[in-house]
Amino acid sequence: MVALAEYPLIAAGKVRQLHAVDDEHLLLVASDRISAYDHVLDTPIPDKGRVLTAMSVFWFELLADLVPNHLVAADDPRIPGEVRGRALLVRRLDMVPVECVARGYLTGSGLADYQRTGAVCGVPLPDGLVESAALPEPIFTPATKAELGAHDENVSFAAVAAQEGEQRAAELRDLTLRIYRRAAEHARERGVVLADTKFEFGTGADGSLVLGDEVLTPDSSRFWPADQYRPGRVQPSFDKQYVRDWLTSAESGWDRAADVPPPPLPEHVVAATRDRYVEAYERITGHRFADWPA
Ligand SMILES: Nc1ncnc(-c2cnn(Cc3cccc(F)c3)c2)c1Cl
Repeated sequence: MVALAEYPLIAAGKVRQLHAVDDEHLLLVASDRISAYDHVLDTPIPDKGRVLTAMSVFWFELLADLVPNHLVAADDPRIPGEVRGRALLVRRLDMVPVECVARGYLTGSGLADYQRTGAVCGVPLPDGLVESAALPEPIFTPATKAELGAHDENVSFAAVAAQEGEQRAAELRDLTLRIYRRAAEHARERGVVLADTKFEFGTGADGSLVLGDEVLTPDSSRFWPADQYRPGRVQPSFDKQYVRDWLTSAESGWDRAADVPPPPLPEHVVAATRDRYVEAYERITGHRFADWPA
């Protein structure tokens, strides 16, 4: 068993890293760090990395009939012990440089674009839609990846077609929407609204699309508790609401507008947040988190 340090770091996100294992394989590592209000918090959430890794594995397997994926193993001698359960051994792909976002509800940057232009990524929407409104049908709202810390930029389908070709752009859109619909239906039956999600695809040796990265986790998607869903307001986040509420409470003493780092989280917020990640996993998968890694 090698140490993680022996696998060169080739990419780093706010809460995850990508290491090279060999010519054909990478190691996707999820940390226990949590991001809120565009800050990575000092206080880790125990098991967050393991829960989100287990969730990706569940979705890859559930969706395998719809789309091939890059997962090689979640438990393998090449995975260092220190990251076992929160790291995936994946096949190295030639990534398509498009953030493939599907939205079933209008919020965040999609709502902002709609309020400004009546459309999202050039897709016209009906008048009168409010915060968190369910869309008449899910839409493909691609984006270009921004540098670490900046927000992705929403782009039109035409821009993706200009960059990737018409046929590949249509394939990205159709696949993104099919996967989103299947996952959103599965989650909704289990009390979770999957408001939107972001996929990254790559191509393997034969050039066909392969689902990469993490999939359908609360970090790549918006998870809302279905029983509290009410259009016309910002929905509570299934996993991050305790953190958001404490950070914006008087108790934290934090001034979000001051652009200073948030204070450490109190233990009760950490524990409640961990419980929310475990609950999301157990509801969606029907598996006990105690049984992970497989
Ligand atoms: N199978 C693959 N083959 C080639 N490249 C990638 C790849 C590159 N970048 N990303 C996004 C990312 C994932 C985690 C940590 C980061 F820092 C960045 C994923 C993958 Cl998943």
